[in-house]
Amino acid sequence: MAPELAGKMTAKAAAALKPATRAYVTFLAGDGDYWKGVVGLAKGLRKVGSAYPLVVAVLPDVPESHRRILVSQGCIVREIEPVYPPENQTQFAMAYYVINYSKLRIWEFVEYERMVYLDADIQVFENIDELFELEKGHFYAVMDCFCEKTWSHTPQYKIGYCQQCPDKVAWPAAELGPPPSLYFNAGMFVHEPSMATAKALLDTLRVTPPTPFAEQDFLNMFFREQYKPIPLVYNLVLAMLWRHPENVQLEKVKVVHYCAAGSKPWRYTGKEANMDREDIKMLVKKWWDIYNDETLDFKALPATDSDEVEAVAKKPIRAALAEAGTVKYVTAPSAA
Ligand SMILES: O=c1ccn([C@@H]2O[C@H](COP(=O)(O)OP(=O)(O)O)[C@@H](O)[C@H]2O)c(=O)[nH]1
Ligand SMILES: OC[C@H]1O[C@H](O[C@@H]2[C@@H](O)[C@H](O)[C@@H](O)[C@H](O)[C@@H]2O)[C@H](O)[C@@H](O)[C@H]1O
Ligand SMILES: [Mn+2]
Repeated sequence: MAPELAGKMTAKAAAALKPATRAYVTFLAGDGDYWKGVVGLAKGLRKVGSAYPLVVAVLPDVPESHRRILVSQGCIVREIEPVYPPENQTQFAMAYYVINYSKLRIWEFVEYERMVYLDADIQVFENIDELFELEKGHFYAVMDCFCEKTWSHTPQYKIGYCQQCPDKVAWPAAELGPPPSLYFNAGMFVHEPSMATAKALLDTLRVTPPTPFAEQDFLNMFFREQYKPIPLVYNLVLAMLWRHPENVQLEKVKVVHYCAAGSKPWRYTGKEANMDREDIKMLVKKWWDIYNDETLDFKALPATDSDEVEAVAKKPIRAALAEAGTVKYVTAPSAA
């Protein structure tokens, strides 16, 4: 910080200007309603007193009006170039999953030494800043579940095997070879941005045939050796509530992932399978309580020297937009 400025700014304003080396990051694509998920996430992180900002990696097709809403909620908006998988005939589990490969761009956010990625359909109900202190050199994420119909294309689904209960149906190694490696849900993970890793990811993607769970399958393959499971309190995939209730202590859950069909709070009707459960209704209400809480709206710091605060606060956006170069508009199937 410029020495001549030091005497003028409040400690809080000075703290806000220290170079950000850690941040939460989410991903926003399209001109649909996922921006509401990002606003909810930004307010949830604020409510639990997170020490780090929320960066939003936006595809070029995210409208200016949505970007402004995110900036008004204190988000750092970074435009990214889309990432497309190789030409393929793959039947993705959900048609719109093809856009999720662009998540890989967050490895290029090298102004941060560590980031926690959170899908926009995630809400943080307790502070999880401790994740930034985990030992480096590993890929941390929560194990997924194979029991939902979205997995019906896999051998494990066909025999009723799930890593969440490996003893319930033994894996028939004699017929099918070794059991699947531990597999994580890619809606939440701790990662270390690096241009070398970003290049390795994109170079590998170019020669990797896409699969039904798109970038989630790809990340599981790429980080198979470094993957370290962390407790499901950090990413409750909702299906666990009806597939493996014995593994869930809801009162201890810190992060809820609204990924089950029909569970996106901003679209919730309660009509889809399992959506009339009392625990689902309670979790959807908890999300709306934060989204509607005006006391959680972002309040800009009282700028003692607006030029300086403005210059530093906007720097990542200007730098990113400058390096984003020409803006290419992409069309992608709409989300679920
Ligand atoms: O139209 C879309 C679809 C997806 N996403 C982003 O991609 C993530 C992954 O998609 P989604 O959460 O719907 O997948 P799920 O976890 O439900 O399988 C979302 O959370 C958003 O961050 C988005 O921004 N717009
Ligand atoms: O593009 C693939 C997506 O795959 C994952 O979602 C799936 C997966 O978790 C399945 O196991 C569930 O059955 C399903 O409901 C859920 O939507 C990630 O949450 C998402 O971020 C993204 O990577
Ligand atoms: Mn999700």
